[in-house]
Parts: sequence; C-alpha cells; structure tokens
Amino acid sequence: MKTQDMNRDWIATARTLSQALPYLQRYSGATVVIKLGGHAMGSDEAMESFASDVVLMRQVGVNPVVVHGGGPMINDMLARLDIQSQFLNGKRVTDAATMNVVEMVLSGVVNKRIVQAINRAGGRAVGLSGKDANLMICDQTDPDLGLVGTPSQMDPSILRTLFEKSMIPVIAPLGAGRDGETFNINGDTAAGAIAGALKADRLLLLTDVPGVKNAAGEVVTDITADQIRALTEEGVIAGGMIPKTETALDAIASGVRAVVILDGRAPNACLLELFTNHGAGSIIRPR
Ligand SMILES: Nc1ncnc2c1ncn2[C@@H]1O[C@H](COP(=O)(O)OP(=O)(O)O)[C@@H](O)[C@H]1O
Ligand SMILES: CC(=O)N[C@@H](CCC(=O)OP(=O)(O)O)C(=O)O
Repeated sequence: MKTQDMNRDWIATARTLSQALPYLQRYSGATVVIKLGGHAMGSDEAMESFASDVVLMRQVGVNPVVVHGGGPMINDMLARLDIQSQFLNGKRVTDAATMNVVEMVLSGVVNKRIVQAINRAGGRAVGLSGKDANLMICDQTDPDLGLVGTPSQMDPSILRTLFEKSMIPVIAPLGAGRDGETFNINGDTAAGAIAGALKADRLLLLTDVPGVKNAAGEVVTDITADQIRALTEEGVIAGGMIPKTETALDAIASGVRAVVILDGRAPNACLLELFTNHGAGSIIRPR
C-alpha cells in the first residue's frame, strides 16, 4: 500500500474513533454487571464474541463483572444422571443431590468455560462463586424450594480488589448459608444482588429475546416500573421474564443506575448497548 493510502486509512480510522470517543469516555471507570443466561450462551462463536466484547470493555476502562446462569446445562446433567428436576415459580426445587450437580455444573463447567473464553480473548478473568471471600451469604428462600437461597449479606470487596488489578470476575450463582449449607441462587437474582452491592452503573441482563415485549409483541425500549407491574398483572410478562423484571426493579431500588434487558445472542450486544446512541433492548431507570 502507498504511504498516501495508508495515511488516508489512518485518518478514516481516527475519524471513526473520535466519533466513538464520547461514548467510550462516558463509561471509563464505570462498573457494568453482565448476566449471561444459559440460553444466551449458545455456540462457541457466540461465546467468543461475548468474551471479546468484555475484554474490549476492560481495555477502555470499564470494570465488567460477569454473573452467569446455566439452567439448560444443569438440566442436561440431571437428565444424564437420571435425577428428576422440579420447578416452582421458575425456581428449581433443589435437594442435596441436585445441589451437588448444580455446583459441579455451574462452578466447574460453565464458569470455567467463560473464564477460558475471556482469557483467550486477551483478558484476565478469575472464576468465583458467591461462596468465595463471603461474596454472597444466603438465607433459604422458601422451605418448599429446598436449598434455594436469597442473598442477604453481601461483601463485594473481593471484586474491588480484582478491579484494581484489571481482572474480570466471573461469578457462578451459588452462595454459602450461615450453617455451612450451599445454596442455589437464580442467576438473575444473583446478578441483581451483586449490581446492588456495587451500586453499578449498568446491569445488563442478556437473554434470548430482544427485550421486554408488550401485548402487541413489540419491544418496549424505555420501560417504567408501572408498565412492568401492569404487564405482569395482565400476564404479558410471564415465565423467565418475571425474575428478570423483578431483579431490575430491586436493583434500581438498591442504587443501580440503569438495568437493560437485551438479546445476548445478537453480535456485539453489550458494546451496542453501551457505546451507541440508540442502545439495545429495554432499559429500566430510576424516575
Ligand atoms: N413480555 C415478555 N417479553 C419478552 N419475553 C418474555 C415475556 N414474557 C415471557 N417471556 C419469556 O422469557 C424468556 C426469557 O427468560 P429465560 O428463558 O428464563 O431466559 P434466560 O435463560 O436467558 O435467563 C423469553 O425467551 C420469553 O419466552
Ligand atoms: C434457584 C435457581 O433457579 N437457580 C438456577 C441457577 C442457574 C440459572 O439461573 O440459569 P439461567 O440463567 O440459565 O436460567 C437453576 O438451578 O437453574
């Protein structure tokens, strides 16, 4: 390539960068908690794209925290081991045998797959669960659900230590009980509790739909608490969307600056949400 052409390419790149700069600067130093659901993980390509987005966020000065689910992977392993799964209001009834499988799959397989993908993309990810450094101490949610926990005492100091070293925490949604139990936490609930404890700038809930839909099936891009309550009463918000919108409202009440529910399978979903004017998905913010 001629020097003149190279210079022209460089100037075009600099122009593009200067347009992106205000967005990149807006989030420099910000804390962004990203919940990656089991359904949003998909293929190896989707995982690679997610990992490189998280690394880019870190490179421009964001403190990303990944909290993951893995419900479908737990279901597969339980079926292989011939253990029956039962659900109550979208939450897995978790007996001791199920809890062992949940911990093995989430902390062992799913967590390390994400850690490895981020490290291969050039980041330094560290895998944890809510048990590590007392990040999430839980109480039992409901005796009918067995070992399902609700985070009741948070210590996010380990996450701040990792931010100082530019490391990326990847957290499996498990917590310790006060009497030595291990609790299974819904992934959305865990992400909300961590975002709340960090007073995060953004909580991104990645799922397999483009956002929260109204009765006409359209995505509501800027959704209020009242709209969420009305759509839930009408039964339009149902199933797995209920814990997400509940988490969003709880997170806002605990001081998170905005929550976005978006399609994690879309290429560069997190970057488009943070670094473009139009964003992505449905945003919920304090009013
Ligand atoms: N109003 C709604 N808008 C969008 N999705 C909804 C709505 N009500 C229910 N859903 C369902 O919620 C699902 C997302 O929840 P879930 O399957 O638990 O996600 P994940 O596994 O990503 O955490 C969507 O796939 C959709 O079928
Ligand atoms: C208590 C509870 O429901 N725990 C979930 C934890 C995993 C999860 O939340 O996975 P997704 O985000 O992929 O749905 C479970 O056992 O399936």
